[in-house]
Amino acid sequence: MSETQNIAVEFKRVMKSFGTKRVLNDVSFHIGQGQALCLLGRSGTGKSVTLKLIMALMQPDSGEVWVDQENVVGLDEQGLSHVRRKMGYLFQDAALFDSLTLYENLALPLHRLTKKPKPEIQDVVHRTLTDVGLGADGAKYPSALSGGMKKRAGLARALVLEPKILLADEPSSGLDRITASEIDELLMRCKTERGTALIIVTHDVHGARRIADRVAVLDQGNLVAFGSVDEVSQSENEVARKLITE
Ligand SMILES: Nc1ncnc2c1ncn2[C@@H]1O[C@H](COP(=O)(O)OP(=O)(O)OP(=O)(O)O)[C@@H](O)[C@H]1O
Repeated sequence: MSETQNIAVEFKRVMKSFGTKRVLNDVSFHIGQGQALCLLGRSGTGKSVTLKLIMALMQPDSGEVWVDQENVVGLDEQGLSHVRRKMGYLFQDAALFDSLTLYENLALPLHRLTKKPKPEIQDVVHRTLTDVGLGADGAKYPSALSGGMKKRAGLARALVLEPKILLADEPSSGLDRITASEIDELLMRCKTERGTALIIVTHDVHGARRIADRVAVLDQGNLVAFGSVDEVSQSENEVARKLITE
């Protein structure tokens, strides 16, 4: 397989502004299937916008955004829903329905978006909950879960449709170091056991150093460093170097 066939997400010369404020300036990078990319940068440097462009929740002003061999820029609704099915999204707040149990929260997208029969859905939900350590908690409502359990539940929700690409916005924010490490472990298992590509926005440098195959550092709209943790640690760019070695 050529390198191109293995690319999970690629930005080609992406520009994005809001009014007169340029948020992404000629940004290009790519990440392969089964690899983890951590997006680092100070607040307001375009990390969440990058995730939204990958999900095609917004469009760039120019440039291309490739997801699993498809340029999502300018796709029609049918094309977009096809390409979005390849992606799971771990929201900061887990995005669970409070009125549904954990089990029901996970079963819902399977009922809506697949033709799987009920017994298979039960199996998939149970397996996914077990994978994140919540196998015994399916009957609980989100309000009964701790912060760490909610994050794991959000991860299970993002994984239940078996996405090729998982996007995560600050998966360990608000968690203590030990619980944050547990989430990091789960993310790494997604990558190694499921071959999922991970794109993670994070301020947690400690976690990024463990998980990332590639690190991208955004600063004032520019991609100022891209490479392995070691490469970025030796970057000529001071902001990037400081961020990764802090
Ligand atoms: N829909 C929008 N309309 C106008 N401006 C926006 C919009 N979305 C983002 N921005 C602006 O784009 C810039 C980058 O925002 P983004 O949310 O990507 O930052 P971030 O790097 O994720 O920051 P943080 O680490 O604080 O979450 C900010 O100045 C923000 O105000």
